[in-house]
Amino acid sequence: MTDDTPLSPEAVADLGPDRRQALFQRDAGIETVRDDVRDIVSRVRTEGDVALREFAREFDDVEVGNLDITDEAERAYEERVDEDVRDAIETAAENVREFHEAQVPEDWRDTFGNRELGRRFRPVERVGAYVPGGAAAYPSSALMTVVPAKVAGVEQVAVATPPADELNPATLAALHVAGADRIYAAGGAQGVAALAYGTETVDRVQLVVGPGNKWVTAAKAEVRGDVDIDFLAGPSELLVVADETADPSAVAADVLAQAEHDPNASVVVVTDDEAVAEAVVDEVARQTPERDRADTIRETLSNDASGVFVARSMSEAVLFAEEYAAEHLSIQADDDEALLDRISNAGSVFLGPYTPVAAGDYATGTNHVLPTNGKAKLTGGLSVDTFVRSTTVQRLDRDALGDLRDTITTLATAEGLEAHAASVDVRFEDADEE
Ligand SMILES: NC(=O)c1ccc[n+]([C@@H]2O[C@H](COP(=O)([O-])OP(=O)(O)OC[C@H]3O[C@@H](n4cnc5c(N)ncnc54)[C@H](O)[C@@H]3O)[C@@H](O)[C@H]2O)c1
Ligand SMILES: N[C@H](CO)Cc1c[nH]c[nH+]1
Ligand SMILES: [Zn+2]
Repeated sequence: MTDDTPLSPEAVADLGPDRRQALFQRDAGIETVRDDVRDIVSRVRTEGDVALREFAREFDDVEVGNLDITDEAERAYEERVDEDVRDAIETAAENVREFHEAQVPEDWRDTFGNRELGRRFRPVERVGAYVPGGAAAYPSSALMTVVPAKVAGVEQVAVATPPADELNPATLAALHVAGADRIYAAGGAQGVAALAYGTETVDRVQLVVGPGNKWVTAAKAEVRGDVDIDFLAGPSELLVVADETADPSAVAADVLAQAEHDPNASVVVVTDDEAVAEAVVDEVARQTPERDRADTIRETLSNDASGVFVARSMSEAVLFAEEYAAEHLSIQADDDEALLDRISNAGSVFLGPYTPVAAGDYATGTNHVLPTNGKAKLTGGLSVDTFVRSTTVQRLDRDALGDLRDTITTLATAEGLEAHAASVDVRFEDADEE
């Protein structure tokens, strides 16, 4: 949107090639902080807890007492949150648990001819979850990261979340409900680095997951290689694909909801109907001043990665969506299922006028930790799969190995790996000698 948006219909733009390219190459400011983040990560590696305390002072304006705040979660759940918040946390946790339990893979064995083959699944042992909490509090992300890990059977789930003089009670309560084993007051890039490399207080993990702002996301990119990560889940994104049946007021409300997360968020509407585009811009202008976080929303709407665009047809809108690969894709159109059939690249899809993105953010049970910056072309969001590894198993009897003998020894010989061939032949020496 242009500088004067979201206030004028002139904000509606064509999907020209330059604009399109800028949208496809969005990076949410992550590139601009890479050098700073490299320094932060390196200092945590060398200085441990001392660096965590210094960065808390510098970036969070907090003098951290205990870095390990695990004990505060149960107390927050029991004493610091109102009953309605506790109930909402429990309902959301239950829905997330139910959906993720349906994903738990079962070990299996089967016969393929006379070969017995199978797969077994075991959880990663030690996981670190980043739970954001800078510009807003994220109890929902506590549920979205820890619950699936626990459903997958992960034994140790450690959480890093920004320090504060008064830690957010809802986040702590959600961590208690989700079953986090350890909680550390360490935010941003330094929190990610602490999980990845360990400090005097923080135990190092094998896999770091979770969402966050540009510093958090750049840090995950930085530590990848030394520790596994889920994927880059940076500042929020929404793409709405709308036809003439879309309700501009609902579309605008969804746009503002994702825009309020972070000025580096991206919110895009593409429609083939100029009247809808103009009505969405009008609604954005009308609703923005009513929102508590209107300033952040305005910043997001003004960034190069946001806008309302008119496509020449719904086919063009679909092609755009496929290349854009949104974190959240909302389809507000008459034949939404047919449009969805033509799109593979999206983190999570919201269909129909009564499915706001906020429903998935909090409570449908799907996971809201989703790939951003076009990475939905490569991966889905957080799921039980993120936390389990598979092992294949095989058993052959003498007949089955006999059937494969020629294939194995011929390929082994072709590779020049004679000992491989011999390891098969040796098992038939008695028969060969007869
Ligand atoms: N993609 C997803 O799945 C997903 C899900 C939920 C939230 N999100 C995103 O998570 C983010 C949450 O952001 P947030 O800021 O509220 O919390 P956050 O926890 O991600 O970031 C806060 C931390 O940023 C660090 N920081 C702030 N200013 C800094 C600076 N100048 N230099 C270095 N570090 C600095 C501080 O250490 C602070 O603790 C938003 O961008 C939101 O859109 C994404
Ligand atoms: N929309 C965010 C993911 O981009 C998730 C979230 C948490 N709370 C509210 N929304
Ligand atoms: Zn959201």
